[in-house]
Amino acid sequence: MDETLVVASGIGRDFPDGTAGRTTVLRDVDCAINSGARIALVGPSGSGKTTLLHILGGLDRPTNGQIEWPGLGPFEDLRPRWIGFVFQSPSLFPALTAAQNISLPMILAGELSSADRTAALLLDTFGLDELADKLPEELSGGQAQRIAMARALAIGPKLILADEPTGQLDSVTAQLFFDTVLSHLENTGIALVVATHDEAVAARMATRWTMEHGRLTLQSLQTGAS
Ligand SMILES: Nc1ncnc2c1ncn2[C@@H]1O[C@H](COP(=O)(O)OP(=O)(O)OP(=O)(O)O)[C@@H](O)[C@H]1O
Repeated sequence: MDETLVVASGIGRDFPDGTAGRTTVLRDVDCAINSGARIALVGPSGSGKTTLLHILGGLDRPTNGQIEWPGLGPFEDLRPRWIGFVFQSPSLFPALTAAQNISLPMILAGELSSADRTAALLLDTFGLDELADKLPEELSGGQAQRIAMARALAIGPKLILADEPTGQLDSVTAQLFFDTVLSHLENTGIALVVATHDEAVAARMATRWTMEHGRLTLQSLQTGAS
């Protein structure tokens, strides 16, 4: 049965606007993420997608409204144990190799014995074995994005929040990579929310969330979608 992982009610977020006022970025957003959900978060640049992902992942707090993680336990355990986050900008640790970057969340969680094996398996799954010993500075932007996705998957989280994870890949590589991610997640119950400008990626998801000027509309595209 589906488990509710995250519930957001009436979420608002505003920021200082550099003068005396504030800019409203999210307005009265209601949403929930269930286990196994496949959600595309789409909308124009600057509409608030990254801001929402950060709040859903506990990286930022809303100015108004409530957010809870009923299926993910205490706030302190959210990341990296239960939520894997793939950031829009490169976020690999520069002094660690690609394989070590993937292993790191598992090592932090005390899962030392399986960390190296899991990293090797994920590199193999994504056809990135030859990058194992490379440092982030030796990777292309698209290679770094795929390593960052492997890192988010490594620990077996319940939810992955990915911010434009294929933004630096050509469209063919993006499709192949995304298909591999989806088949890796099949039957795991892991929920996936992807903010994307890539319509082909968005079309593979069961649910579409559209953000416009900080307001979110939800649309189920397949029967039984979360
Ligand atoms: N910390 C901040 N301080 C001030 N303004 C911010 C802050 N973070 C985001 N914003 C503003 O919030 C708005 C929404 O930004 P956000 O990054 O969430 O959009 P987005 O939909 O993810 O855009 P893109 O598709 O280009 O990544 C933008 O106008 C941005 O300048």
